[in-house]
Amino acid sequence: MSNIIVEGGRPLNGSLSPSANKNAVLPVLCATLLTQAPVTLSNVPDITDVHLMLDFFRKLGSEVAVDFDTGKVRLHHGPGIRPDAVLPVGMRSSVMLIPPMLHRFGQAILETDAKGCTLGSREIDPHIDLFKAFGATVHGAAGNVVIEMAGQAQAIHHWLDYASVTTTENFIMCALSAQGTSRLINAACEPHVQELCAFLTSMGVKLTGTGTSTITVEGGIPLAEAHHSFEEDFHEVATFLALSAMTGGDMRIRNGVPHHFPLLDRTFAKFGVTVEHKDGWSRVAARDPHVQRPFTAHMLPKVEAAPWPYIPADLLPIFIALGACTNGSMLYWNKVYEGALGWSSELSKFGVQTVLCDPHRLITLGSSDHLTPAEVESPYIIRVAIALLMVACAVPGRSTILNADPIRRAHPRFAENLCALGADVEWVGTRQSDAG
Ligand SMILES: CC(=O)N[C@H]1[C@@H](OP(=O)(O)OP(=O)(O)OC[C@H]2O[C@@H](n3ccc(=O)[nH]c3=O)[C@H](O)[C@@H]2O)O[C@H](CO)[C@@H](O)[C@@H]1O
Ligand SMILES: C=C(OP(=O)(O)O)C(=O)O
Repeated sequence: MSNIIVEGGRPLNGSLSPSANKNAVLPVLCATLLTQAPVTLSNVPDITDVHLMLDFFRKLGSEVAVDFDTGKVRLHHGPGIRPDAVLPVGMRSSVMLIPPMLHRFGQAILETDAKGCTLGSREIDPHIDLFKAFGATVHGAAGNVVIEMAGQAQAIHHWLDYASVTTTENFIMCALSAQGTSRLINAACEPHVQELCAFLTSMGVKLTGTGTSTITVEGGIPLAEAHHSFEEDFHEVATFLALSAMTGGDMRIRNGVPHHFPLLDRTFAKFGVTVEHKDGWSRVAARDPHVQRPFTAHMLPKVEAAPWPYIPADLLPIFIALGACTNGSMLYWNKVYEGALGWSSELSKFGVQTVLCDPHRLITLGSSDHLTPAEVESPYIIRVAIALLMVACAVPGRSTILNADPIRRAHPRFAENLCALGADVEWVGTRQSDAG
């Protein structure tokens, strides 16, 4: 377990280039296994989930060339690869290795429930339904599921119970290997799903509906050699913008995806924070942010997290951290996960007043005046470890975030980046494993 010690209360200033989005990088890495053609990727982040995925490819016998200084990764899953490797544990993305494993070897074994962050039950049922619909046989119980595909999958028309990110990505990958044209309704359309679609399109895939709730994929087209450079991670851009506001700093964050930001900007505005996007950079120069009262006077202002194009559930902790350090009350509503708000008790150690209304709704009674440094413990939730670190950066004095390792799953050099912006942040303790 590694911890982070923060000497908080310093304004964060300067410019920063964020990393790529883990949730775009991982499905793209999985999709490379669908082809025997070489693939080159740029801007690949040095994060533990990527390490686990590349180690898995090495165990299959794939050629893997990595240079994390430049972010270049070259992969070649040639005809000689063999399926003798256990899917990585501790991250949800393992479930997206199933379609390429079925495509290459006709079988995939899921020895875990492919659970990542401890946000709730994180069922695999929609995935199982999908594989069965494509013609796979599935046996075993949760914790040891064997999925087999005899012969070529046939195209399907499928309608998801809910707009699941990884199930949509699995649909796309299964559909590529199937005979005929498949269609998915109630597809997820998060920026990372869009980036996977862009990558596959660059490999010659015929796919329509990117960014919408209906995706159509033509199967059976051989994937061509490809090169993809990952976009900036909207999660990381939003995180640093919030940090700028919370610490009273002036930060400029490189941002090539401002088209993803209109609702995020309006959400920042609810906290009295103005975001500017100009010439490929985003900036917050916050002075004394405070929660804005809604037009309808008897309501609490609120941030609702749900599948895209709503505010993503993964960004809710970032806005909770901002609200914790901003005067005024805010209601947060996580419509996705039933176990993602229990960490609010850690916030109270900083003196943040919160009301956990039910598993899905939390109120922060923000009062930036009375916060004190604290020792807090993060659950195994990447964005919560980040959120606790953000509060620690804003509160003057020495705080400790215990069990901060999950940060390394998604954000490369996060503490180093904070230090470059003027923070006093240091990792301490033993690093348990690269799985975080
Ligand atoms: C590797 C990866 O990409 N992980 C992301 C992916 O996980 P993942 O693909 O596992 O998340 P899903 O979109 O399947 O949703 C997660 C859970 O939320 C619940 N649910 C979701 C949507 C909905 O309309 N109703 C509903 O009940 C379900 O219990 C589901 O199990 O998407 C999540 C939701 O954006 C993010 O938190 C994860 O970071
Ligand atoms: C929840 C996340 O990851 P995972 O789905 O792997 O748990 C995340 O990226 O915030």
